Amino acid sequence: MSLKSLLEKNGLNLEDSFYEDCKIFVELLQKWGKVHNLSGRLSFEDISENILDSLYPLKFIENFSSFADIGTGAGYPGLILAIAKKDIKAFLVEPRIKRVAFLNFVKASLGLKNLIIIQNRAENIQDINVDLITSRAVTNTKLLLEITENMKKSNTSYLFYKGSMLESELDEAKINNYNIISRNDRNYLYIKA
Ligand SMILES: C[S@@+](CC[C@H](N)C(=O)[O-])C[C@H]1O[C@@H](n2cnc3c(N)ncnc32)[C@H](O)[C@@H]1O
Repeated sequence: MSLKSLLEKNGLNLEDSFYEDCKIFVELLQKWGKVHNLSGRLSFEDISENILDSLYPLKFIENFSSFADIGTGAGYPGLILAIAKKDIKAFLVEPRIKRVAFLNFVKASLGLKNLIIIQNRAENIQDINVDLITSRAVTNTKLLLEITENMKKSNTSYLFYKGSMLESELDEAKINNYNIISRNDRNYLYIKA
């Protein structure tokens, strides 16, 4: 199935330019992914599923004008969100140099002006404040909230991409005012400001 059919089947309608950019992203990731150990899943189907996963919660969350993605790795979800939403300021926070080099290469190849890539660990960042903090497959909810403390402002929301073992994490993190959006084995945890 084409990426466009997959996304449309899941209720996501993106402009043609998004698919043109994704085509280049897929080519670059398939070219460099294995050499630099960027991502374990490099078939077109796997990358398409990761793109869908990155974008799916957009259907449910409130508008935002800036976000920081913690531990973007090879691009999920932050780079994909930045490609889909070029009017939004995106910060990608990733400590590993080869992953950062790849993200910078995609940024240059696509001319993404809305994107700032920061080679650092989240807990070391002092000088950015954003509307939304996202993260997928990095660490548990409690720790994510702790390491992003410096990035939050009074109205910062959070979108964490989680698996099925979410309940104990929620107890541990002592959060309230959240929604969980489920899709297959994925739980998208949205903590609203
Ligand atoms: C399992 S990978 C997930 C990558 C991507 N989010 C995904 O879902 O494919 C975890 C990533 O988090 C990064 N990471 C780990 N600890 C971090 C921290 N404290 N701050 C920012 N990034 C971190 C790692 O370098 C790694 O690239």
